[in-house]
This record gives sequence, structure tokens and C-alpha cells, in this order.
Amino acid sequence: MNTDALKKMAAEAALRYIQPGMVVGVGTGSTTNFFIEALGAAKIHVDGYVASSIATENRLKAQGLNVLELNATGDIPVYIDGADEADPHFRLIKGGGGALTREKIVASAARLFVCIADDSKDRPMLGKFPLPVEVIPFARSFVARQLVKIGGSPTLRSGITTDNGNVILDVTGLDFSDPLRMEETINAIPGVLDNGIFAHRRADVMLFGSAGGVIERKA
Ligand SMILES: O=C(CO)[C@H](O)[C@H](O)COP(=O)(O)O
Repeated sequence: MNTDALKKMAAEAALRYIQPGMVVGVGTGSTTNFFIEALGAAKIHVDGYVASSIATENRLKAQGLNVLELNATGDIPVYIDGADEADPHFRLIKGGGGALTREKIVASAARLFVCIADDSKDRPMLGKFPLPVEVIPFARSFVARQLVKIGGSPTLRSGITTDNGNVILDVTGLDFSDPLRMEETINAIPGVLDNGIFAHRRADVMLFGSAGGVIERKA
């Protein structure tokens, strides 16, 4: 089975978490795009959707789905999103699509975070995928130097400005033995808006598409 088929399988399995009348948070990326397609076809009468990016907002609207502002909804029952890596403790690296800050906000506003991915993202530990860090452009060089001091090798992602008007540094070489601490350490650098470690707000459910079917894990 190809990777897209596995992503689609996980995305369609997430529909079981969507009930009529809910507000649903929706992430960003190719796996989430399969979820949006499945939502469009399923025609579940939810109250509306909160998008984690402008790209997702546009896709939801293209399916005729009702998009709500997070500021108007309060806490939301469920958030569905992909990941770049997931460890056995439901901690994630996200931000391959550059939407990590809004994704973390919507995930944190949700009572249940269901993470959908193909099983290549199922890893014994985080850190193979370069860690995305969203940085205010004014602080780019300063933040890069601080990341080097904690063992990282940052690279500026070219050709992308985030929905918040910022840049992304992709960082390799960091020590992921304590992801929660690394999440806090990086976010304490002035000029960092957020980073792609989801250890404070982990997933509650993992749905992995695999050749043997959907693997479901609950925290
Ligand atoms: O965090 C993300 C976007 O910022 C995505 O969820 C992550 O990059 C996975 O993407 P894909 O579903 O395309 O593999």
C-alpha cells in the first residue's frame, strides 16, 4: 500500500470521533486533507469547524463546510490533525507544513486530540524529523545562535511565511531524551513564537494507517 492510502485510511477512521452538533478542530497537512474530503462526503451535521491554518480554512470552505473563529467557540470537543513523528507516549513533532503554532493552540483548546498518520510516523523516540521552530523575523539570527548553543543546527526554511507573518527554522541535532523540557527550553528563547514539540499537549488518541489496517492507541 502506498503512503497516501495509509494516510487516507487513518483519516477516514477519525470520522468515528465526530458526532452531530459538535464543533470540530481541523489540523493542516496532506493527512488532514484526506480527513476534510471524508468530512465533505460524510455530511455529519456538526455545528462547525475551527481551522488551524488559512489553507485548511479554504479547503473546508471548498467542501461547503461551516468555518468558525476559535474566539467565538470556547473550548472544542475534538481536534483532528496529523503529525511528522509520534512516540509511544503520544508526544509529537509537528509543523512540517509550517502551521505548528495555530495547531498547538487549537489542540490545546480541544478536550480530545485525535492524531492521524501513516505508520511511518510511529517512532520509538522523537528527533529524526527536523524540529520546526516559528520565529519572529526580527529575531531570526539571534534565535538561531541560541539554538546552536543548545546543540541544534538550524536551517531557515526558504520561501515560506507562516499565517502569523513569521519564519520557520528547521532544527536538527537536538537532544530529545526529555521532549517536555526541550519544548520549554526552546519556547523560553525571546523571539520564538512556538516550536513543533507537542509534549505539554500530547495526542489523546493515535490512529495509524498500516498495511494490516488501522492501529488505534489511546493514552
Ligand atoms: O504539522 C503539520 C503541519 O504543520 C502536519 O500535521 C504534519 O506536517 C504532517 O503532515 P502530513 O499529513 O502532510 O504528513
